[in-house]
Amino acid sequence: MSELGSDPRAAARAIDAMRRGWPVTVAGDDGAIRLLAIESADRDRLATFDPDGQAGVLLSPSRATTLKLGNQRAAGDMARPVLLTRTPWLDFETAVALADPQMDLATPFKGPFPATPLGPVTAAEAALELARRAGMLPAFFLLPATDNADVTVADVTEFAAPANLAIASRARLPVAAAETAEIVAFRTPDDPTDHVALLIGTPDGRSPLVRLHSECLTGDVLRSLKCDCGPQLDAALAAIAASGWGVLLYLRQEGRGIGLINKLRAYALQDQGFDTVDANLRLGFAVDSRDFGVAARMLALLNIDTVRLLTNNPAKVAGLEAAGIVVAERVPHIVASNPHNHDYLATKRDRTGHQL
Ligand SMILES: Nc1nc2c(ncn2[C@@H]2O[C@H](COP(=O)(O)OP(=O)(O)OP(=O)(O)O)[C@@H](O)[C@H]2O)c(=O)[nH]1
Ligand SMILES: [Zn+2]
Repeated sequence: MSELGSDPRAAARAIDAMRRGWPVTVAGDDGAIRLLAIESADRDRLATFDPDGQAGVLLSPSRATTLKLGNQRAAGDMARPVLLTRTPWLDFETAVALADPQMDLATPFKGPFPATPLGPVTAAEAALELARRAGMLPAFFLLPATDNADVTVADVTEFAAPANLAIASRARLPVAAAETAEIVAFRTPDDPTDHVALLIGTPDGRSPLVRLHSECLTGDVLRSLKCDCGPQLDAALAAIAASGWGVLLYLRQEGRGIGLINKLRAYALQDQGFDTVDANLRLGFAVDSRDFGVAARMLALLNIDTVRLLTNNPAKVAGLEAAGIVVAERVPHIVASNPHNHDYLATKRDRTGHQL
């Protein structure tokens, strides 16, 4: 632990361990738990982790609700993770089916799966946050901890904290929309995810036109028609160039913060008929896991305190303002739809508050 009381590098190590299928011990003020991520486990790893067959299964709040297991929590606890008791029929394959919604419609519901009180709630929540950061399904085998913690709740909270973000490099980058653009890259010591800003035009005393663009590999690079990210990226660069002065922040928040693999899992659920909101919830995530504090910090490092924001999403305006940036104006950012993203855009309008 550092003198600040937290060590974000411990969170980075825990994320790495989870992806490799190694157990992790998480400690909070309310106790400690030992966890094995279901996604990266197999029968042998489970047997080593839990030789006596005692480990419960930890599910996120939204996954538990999807599986109709939320009613086992006390009233008012709907936002809490759920710990299922290990039963003889809760074997490795069943745990995988509890964790992964892909087969929900194909496999009949087994059970019963009685829940048991979850003592270290903050430690469990930190573990679920680490799974999201690892780009994995938020579900674990869980045992009481008997060893020292690998990571604490404070370590997880501090991981990739915007306050630790700094400019790492900058260079001229002529792009199709603006031949005199400049690129600025940012990073924190603990998180390998680098964010970038593209500065276009010359500061002229007016508030810059700013776009917060969340990474979408399928839309930005492969030009997927399932979303509006590709056309929005092009339109933002063109609008900023036309305005004379502005910044595009390219935020590495793929899939609204759940990562590429989980977003593609959500797409597979959308192939089964679920919309973008329900797909995220079935996977066990929030509808939107993004934190726009990182964007506010990037703007502050660029000496920008007031912006005109290109967006249809009021949550982006609120997120920036909560982090100390003045949004002088929201500039709508509507692009043409196509038959493949028509329903997606309707869901954004009807369920996530986008002003479309
Ligand atoms: N989880 C998930 N993420 C998606 C899906 N479709 C697009 N995304 C991601 O959503 C992000 C873009 O966010 P949107 O909700 O489309 O738009 P927004 O940024 O909130 O709002 P605007 O500023 O108005 O464009 C990108 O990170 C995409 O990768 C999906 O079906 N599921
Ligand atoms: Zn997209």
